[in-house]
Amino acid sequence: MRVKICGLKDPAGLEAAARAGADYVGLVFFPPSPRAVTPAEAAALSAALPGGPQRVGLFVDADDALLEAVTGALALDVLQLHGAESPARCAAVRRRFGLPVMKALGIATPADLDALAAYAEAVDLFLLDAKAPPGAPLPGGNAAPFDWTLTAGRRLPRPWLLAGGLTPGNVAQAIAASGAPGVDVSSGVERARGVKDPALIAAFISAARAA
Ligand SMILES: O=C(O)c1ccccc1N[C@@H]1O[C@H](COP(=O)(O)O)[C@@H](O)[C@H]1O
Repeated sequence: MRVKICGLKDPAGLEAAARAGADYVGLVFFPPSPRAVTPAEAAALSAALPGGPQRVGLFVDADDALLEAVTGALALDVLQLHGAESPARCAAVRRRFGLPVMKALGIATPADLDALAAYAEAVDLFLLDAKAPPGAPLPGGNAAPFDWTLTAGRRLPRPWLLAGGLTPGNVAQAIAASGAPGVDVSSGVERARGVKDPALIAAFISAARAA
C-alpha cells in the first residue's frame, strides 16, 4: 500500500508524514491553492527533511518556466500533473525534465477509466480523483469522493493512487471498495483548510497501512 500526503507546507506536517512512513509527500505549486508553496519555501522544507518520502511536485497546467523554476530549486522525485494536460504534454514533460509523471484524472463514470489508456505510454502513475464540483475554485483538493466501486476489479494500465475525500475514518473502506494499491489525501488530514494536523496524518497512514 503506497501512501501520499499532499499539500504539505510546514515542517511539522512534513515531519509527521515522514515519521509515520509516508511513501510520498506532495508540494503544491499552484498559486490559487491554500496549500501552495513557492519554489524557495519548498526547497527549505525539503532540505529540512533529508531522506524519507519521495517529493512530489503538484502542478496544474504549468508551463515549462514554472517547472524549470521548481526543479531547479529542489530535487523532486515525481511530477504530478493535475490539470488538463494531454498525453502529448505529459510525454513532453517527462522527456524534458527526466522525472516520472503522475497524471491526475477526474473520475465519475466507467468511461472516465477507459480514458486512461490514452495516457498509458506517456505517464508512470495515475492519481484518480473526483471531478471538481461545479464552482469549485480548485481542480483537486476539494474533499470530494467519487464512487469507489468504479475501479473494483478493473485492471488499469499503470500503478495508481486513489484520491478525493479520503480521511482517517474512511480510508480502509475506500481501499476495500476500490481495490486501490495506494492512496492520496489532502483535506482529510487538515484541521482547517490548508492547515495540516500531524495527528490526523499519523492516523491516516496507520489506517491505510492496516487496511
Ligand atoms: O490540494 C490542493 O490544493 C490541490 C490543488 C489543485 C489540484 C489538486 C490539489 N490536490 C490534490 O487533490 C487530491 C484530493 O484532495 P482531497 O484529499 O480530496 O482534499 C489531493 O490528494 C491532491 O493530490
